[in-house]
Amino acid sequence: MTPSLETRDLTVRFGGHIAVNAVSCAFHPGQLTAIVGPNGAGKTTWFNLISGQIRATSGQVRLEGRDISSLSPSARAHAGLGRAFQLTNLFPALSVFENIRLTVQSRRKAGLSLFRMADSRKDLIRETEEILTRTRLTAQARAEVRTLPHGDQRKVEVALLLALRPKIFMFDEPTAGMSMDEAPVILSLIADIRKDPAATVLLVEHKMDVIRALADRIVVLHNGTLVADGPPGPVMASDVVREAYMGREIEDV
Ligand SMILES: Nc1ncnc2c1ncn2[C@@H]1O[C@H](COP(=O)(O)OP(=O)(O)OP(=O)(O)O)[C@@H](O)[C@H]1O
Repeated sequence: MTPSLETRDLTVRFGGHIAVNAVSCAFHPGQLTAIVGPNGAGKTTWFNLISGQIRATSGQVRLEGRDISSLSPSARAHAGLGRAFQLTNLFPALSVFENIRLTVQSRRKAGLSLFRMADSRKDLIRETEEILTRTRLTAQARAEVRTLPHGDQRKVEVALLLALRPKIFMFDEPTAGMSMDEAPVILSLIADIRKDPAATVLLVEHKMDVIRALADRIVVLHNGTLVADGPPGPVMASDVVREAYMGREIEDV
């Protein structure tokens, strides 16, 4: 089966430093992969290479078998690559409702669906309201995004991601900086997305309880190199992972 997303020998060099070193990894729909590794391992840089924020020195990013390495971040997003942080403060002076509505509208416009003709303002509003309900943002619908507390802004990011209906969902520490009250909402949304057999989910995460609750698979990066890849139990118990963390627990890193 063609992977939904694949990196092949993906490498980036900053001066003399190789931040991501020939990383080859394939992802499939219906699977949530946690990407772990000590600070500076290259996790965010790998994400940046996949979403197009930075260009690779060599290697490829492939989406459903197609090499997308030369596409801009927005072209990659239109092709189905959804990354939560890209959407932060997209329209900070507009309300939560308007942000979601505009994102739904832009997705519908970009699509060449026959149903497009049937799209109406009513459909847009219905879908926007569904997303508000799903992300528990109904009470904040009329608030300007820039006035929201951090936790609610993170929820808006997930809401905009849902509005784009991507094939690939990329989350980089989605609960970072969130309170104990706020984090479960985001985690249950990700758990929801994971249930969709068509969704491929990548999650950079340090927190072990989150990884245990959500991950089907763990990929470990260390010094820019992929050092382990497999089901959570065996990967977490492996010597290579223990060595990478030098005896520290992942959640402590
Ligand atoms: N634009 C850049 N220029 C130079 N070096 C960079 C750049 N971006 C990242 N690096 C370096 O690449 C390495 C990997 O960084 P990266 O942020 O990807 O690690 P990480 O695994 O996401 O770490 P953390 O868990 O702390 O977020 C680090 O040594 C970092 O200093």
